[in-house]
Amino acid sequence: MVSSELDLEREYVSRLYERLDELRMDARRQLERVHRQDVGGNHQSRSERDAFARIFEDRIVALNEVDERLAFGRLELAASDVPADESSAADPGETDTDRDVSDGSDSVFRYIGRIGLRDENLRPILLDWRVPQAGPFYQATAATPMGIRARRHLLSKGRKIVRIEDEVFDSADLSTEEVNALQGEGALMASLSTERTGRMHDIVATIQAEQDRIIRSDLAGILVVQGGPGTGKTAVALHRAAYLLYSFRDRLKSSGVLVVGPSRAFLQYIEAVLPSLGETGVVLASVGQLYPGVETSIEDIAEVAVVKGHTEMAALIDRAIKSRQKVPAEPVQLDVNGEPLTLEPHVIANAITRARESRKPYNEARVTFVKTALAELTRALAAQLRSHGNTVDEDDYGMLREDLRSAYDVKVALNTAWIPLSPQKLLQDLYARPQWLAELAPNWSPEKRALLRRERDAPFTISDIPLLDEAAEHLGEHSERSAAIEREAKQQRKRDVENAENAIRNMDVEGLVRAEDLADNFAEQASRGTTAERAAGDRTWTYGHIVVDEAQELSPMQWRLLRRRGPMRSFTIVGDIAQASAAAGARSWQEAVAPLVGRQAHGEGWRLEELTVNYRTPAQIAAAAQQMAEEQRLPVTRSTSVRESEWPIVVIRASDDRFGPDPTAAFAHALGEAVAADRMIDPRGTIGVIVTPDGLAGAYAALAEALPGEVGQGAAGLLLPVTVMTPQEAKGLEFDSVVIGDREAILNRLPRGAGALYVSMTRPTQRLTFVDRF
Ligand SMILES: Nc1ncnc2c1ncn2[C@@H]1O[C@H](COP(=O)(O)OP(=O)(O)OP(=O)(O)O)[C@@H](O)[C@H]1O
Repeated sequence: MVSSELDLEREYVSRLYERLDELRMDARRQLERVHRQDVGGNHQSRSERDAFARIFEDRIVALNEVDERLAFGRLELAASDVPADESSAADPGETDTDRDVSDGSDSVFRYIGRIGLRDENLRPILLDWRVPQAGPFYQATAATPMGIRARRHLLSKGRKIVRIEDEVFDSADLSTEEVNALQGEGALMASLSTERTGRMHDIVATIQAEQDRIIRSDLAGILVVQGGPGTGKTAVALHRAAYLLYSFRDRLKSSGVLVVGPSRAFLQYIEAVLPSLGETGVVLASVGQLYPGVETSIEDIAEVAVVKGHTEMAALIDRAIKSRQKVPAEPVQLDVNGEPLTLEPHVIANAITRARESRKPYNEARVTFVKTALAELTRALAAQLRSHGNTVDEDDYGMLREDLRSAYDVKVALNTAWIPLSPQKLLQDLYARPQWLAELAPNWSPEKRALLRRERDAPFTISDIPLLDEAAEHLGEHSERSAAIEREAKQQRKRDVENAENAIRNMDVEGLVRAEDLADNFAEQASRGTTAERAAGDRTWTYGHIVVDEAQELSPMQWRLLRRRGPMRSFTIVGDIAQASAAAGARSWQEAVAPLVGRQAHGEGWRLEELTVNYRTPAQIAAAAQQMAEEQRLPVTRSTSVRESEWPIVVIRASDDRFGPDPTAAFAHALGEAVAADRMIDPRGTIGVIVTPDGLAGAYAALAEALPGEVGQGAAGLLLPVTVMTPQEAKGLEFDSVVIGDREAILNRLPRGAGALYVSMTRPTQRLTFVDRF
């Protein structure tokens, strides 16, 4: 029975692949046809042709991406439960009254896959996992079957279905275990026990009900997802981005989606997930990349990060900028092309007041200041010339103003009164001039002020990024999207869509290509870049949705930056307050989201969801991490591990005689032994070696010597078998096995050390080894 069912599924799925191949061939044929077109020398026709070519190239890439596990599920429904007029369309928005696949009995079947497919008669043969009809595949439980008779998971290797797994929801008497059972347990366990590769994979075939509810939650508003380590927060956040892009394509295509992660290593770890779900237009950025033009991965020491992360920095920057507008204490003597002229302080004072009244950002208001001051000086110069017996009438004023504008003394005087500023210069001055900082922050202690002290040429750090952004907001000189630019962009878009509609008619490909997609390609052809490229390069870009991972690490100043990038307040914020290790990070979600929602309590300005099942860490390791956290009074969220591990936690002491008398060499030997022992157990698995920042270089040198070519450090090492990193860098990552070097130092010498150790202990999917110094 089972094997014939398996054969039937293989047959069905091979038909799906045939269809996929046909669509690929079609796209290739269309691409060739576009390339063959003789468009002559006309620039517009050439760019239209290239835009069409791009659409078909993208389609081919997208169809190639979904080859692995094209179809992974099947729902069985009673035919009588499927309304005759219900759409089972493979794409949202299309209304197709075709019925689902039927086997001649009173059941109908819906196949679920990574994309939607229709046969040549446009009947749906595979549903995209994101359409509403696919929802029960993830959400139906024995207790709430949602009209489903049975659910089948199709497990595959390459294109071949190797196993099927059925859950039947018809039976009336269910035990509590059955009611609470994990959805598609066999498929889930198979997925969880595969070796890790240094890259995160999609979980589309095995999303669990509590995760699915979050993925499909409304686009609008601020959704916070709290969950312990390994509960799938990152996976859920990325699948939610894919779901939103699919379900709200029109709204999000042109504004874009931003995904913010803690580090470059983390982005490298997750970067393949969205393309494998067919979504490429998302901007991925680490917190050090959020200010275009400055990219950094340098961390400040904890005390400095705390000061820079506090919102009082916003007020300080405001004061700093205002203080750069200075009325001279006394009259200034100017030389205007040989004519002496006195600049009275009140001229500058009036011009500053006028300019401030414009309420424009600093550099734009400066234009008003210069104009007003020059007008006043022109009148003064004219009066002086007249008093010397010269005839000066109104017609000469323009020339006098130009003389004044170009006079060196006038430039110096106006610049001294209101200097043009870039955000970078402002911050460098603030850090390099203690005297100025003391004037601006007289209430700060000298020790606190000293924390900001920096040489002018010191590189910017991650905590400087939101400060640069804050300064740019006040200064307003960087590619401000003025209303005129905004209007022009909208009109250009309208023209592009109209051109695209014409081009589609001319090419005779109506129904095959969407005008909006083609219009996007026109924009790219005109070097305006893809939405993602334009968004990433524009500080004033506002995104349609923002996903923030490891959000507990963000400082209030970083939240202020994100608030400016997402004025629509459509956010998915995922994290675990207990894992906070950044010194300036939050201690509660209420505190974290305050810069976005003010004092609104949850339920009003934002909604909170929790994830409770740990898919990564085996039960024994999770329990040890939990116990450590509780002893250290960390407010951890309890979660249930889905797996046990067959490996006990190992402790190696570097003080053992066998490692020799020198403590440094002994520690290096002990680390080497831990890694070697693990590789004996599983030579193909990944190992993360986690040590304090101080211990990083030593640990790397020792291991790289022992295992040449196999050991990497931080982000660069993720695709190698062994990676040495700090707890901060290990955030969000996972390894088959983890070796923690010197847990005492992590706990006691790092700021928020308990959080750092908790993060480190919850990275393994299989094994954990401690290498202690004593
Ligand atoms: N439904 C699922 N099916 C298969 N694998 C899953 C599922 N949910 C989570 N996982 C896997 O569990 C692991 C942990 O997921 P993820 O990294 O998203 O957790 P997290 O909550 O972000 O963890 P942390 O807070 O520790 O960084 C990943 O390997 C992920 O692929």
